[in-house]
Amino acid sequence: MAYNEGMLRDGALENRTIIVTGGGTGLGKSMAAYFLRLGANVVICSRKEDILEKTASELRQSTGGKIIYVPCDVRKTEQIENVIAKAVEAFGQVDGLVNNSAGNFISPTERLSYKAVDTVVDIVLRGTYYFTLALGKYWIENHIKGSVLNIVTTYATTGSGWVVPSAMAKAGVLTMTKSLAFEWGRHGIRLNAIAPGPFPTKGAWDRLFPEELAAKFAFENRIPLARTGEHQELANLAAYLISDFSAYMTGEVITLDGGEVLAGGQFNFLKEITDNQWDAIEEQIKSATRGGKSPE
Ligand SMILES: CCC/C=C/C(=O)SCCNC(=O)CCNC(=O)[C@H](O)C(C)(C)COP(=O)([O-])OP(=O)([O-])OC[C@H]1O[C@@H](n2cnc3c(N)ncnc32)[C@H](O)[C@@H]1OP(=O)([O-])[O-]
Ligand SMILES: NC(=O)C1=CN([C@@H]2O[C@H](COP(=O)(O)OP(=O)(O)OC[C@H]3O[C@@H](n4cnc5c(N)ncnc54)[C@H](OP(=O)(O)O)[C@@H]3O)[C@@H](O)[C@H]2O)C=CC1
Repeated sequence: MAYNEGMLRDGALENRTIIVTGGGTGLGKSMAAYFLRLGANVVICSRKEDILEKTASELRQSTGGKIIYVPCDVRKTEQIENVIAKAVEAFGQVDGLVNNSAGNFISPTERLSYKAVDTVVDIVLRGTYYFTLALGKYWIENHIKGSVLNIVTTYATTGSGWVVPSAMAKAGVLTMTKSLAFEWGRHGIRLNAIAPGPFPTKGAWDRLFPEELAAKFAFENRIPLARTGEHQELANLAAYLISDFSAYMTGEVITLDGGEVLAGGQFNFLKEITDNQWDAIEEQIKSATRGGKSPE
């Protein structure tokens, strides 16, 4: 199946060093794996050292690529600076950043404590602008044309109830992407984003689609293309956006969601109409409009 295959040519990311936050699990791990297969040096970071260590050794073995891990809470600037220093020490310089770390869970907003809101917003928004700012300063000072990829969500644009802290924070990340793309364009620094639809990961499924609700979500009914995403599909797009193949693209957000976000279309309720009902409806419309008369 083509959507399980790598898209870029071998060696497409050779001599590039890319930091992937939250690269120990889920989509971050899948992107890290593909970047390694394309020849990049990869640095993964997040809070849990045991998970990072396990992922790094698994990916080193499965891809033969060069990967290091550095524990880091993206809410702590000194830990971010340490990741960058370790990456430079290991690989000479840093060329790309994927802001992929996130915190999220579903909840009625009125049930959230102030701290619960802060926790999600701080990981997603503060973590992303801290990391981007630290690398931006380093890139500008060292005349490196860096590339940033921010993993947002479709509801960063539409908004969504029950994940309000995440929606607010991802919307901020999206605005930062566009704003800095313009401001740092003159330094050759690019920023783009991906808005994924549902891609099965343990992190997202445990917190957003718990068993009790899972049956109600029925992705095949909600998503026009009737399936969830394959990790390789997202990794393909991520590799393109972080690479020089997308050198003329900046400030862009690409939705990769099987059409899920289009559900708000005004006439999409017509999905429920059967062929027989359409026969009757067509007849009614034709008889009401026959002769091309305008409505009175
Ligand atoms: C497919 C769609 C799009 C997907 C998008 C994604 O992002 S998927 C990515 C998904 N992946 C991830 O999210 C991965 C990382 N996520 C995590 O590590 C945790 O889920 C975290 C975000 C809670 C942060 O953990 P932490 O150890 O830093 O924090 P902590 O445990 O100390 O809690 C802080 C505060 O939050 C409160 N609180 C917590 N849960 C609930 C709840 N269910 N209900 C209500 N409140 C809750 C808790 O009570 C506390 O407040 P209090 O009582 O002190 O006032
Ligand atoms: N899966 C999906 O369907 C969708 C996912 N997304 C986005 O994709 C990205 C990856 O999510 P996914 O792979 O599903 O979920 P995961 O839970 O697997 O990934 C989240 C990662 O963030 C890391 N993280 C959490 N808090 C911090 C912190 N304070 N500092 C550093 N790292 C942290 C976690 O590692 P650790 O706990 O070790 O810190 C973890 O590796 C997220 O940005 C998410 O919003 C968007 C839309 C849909």
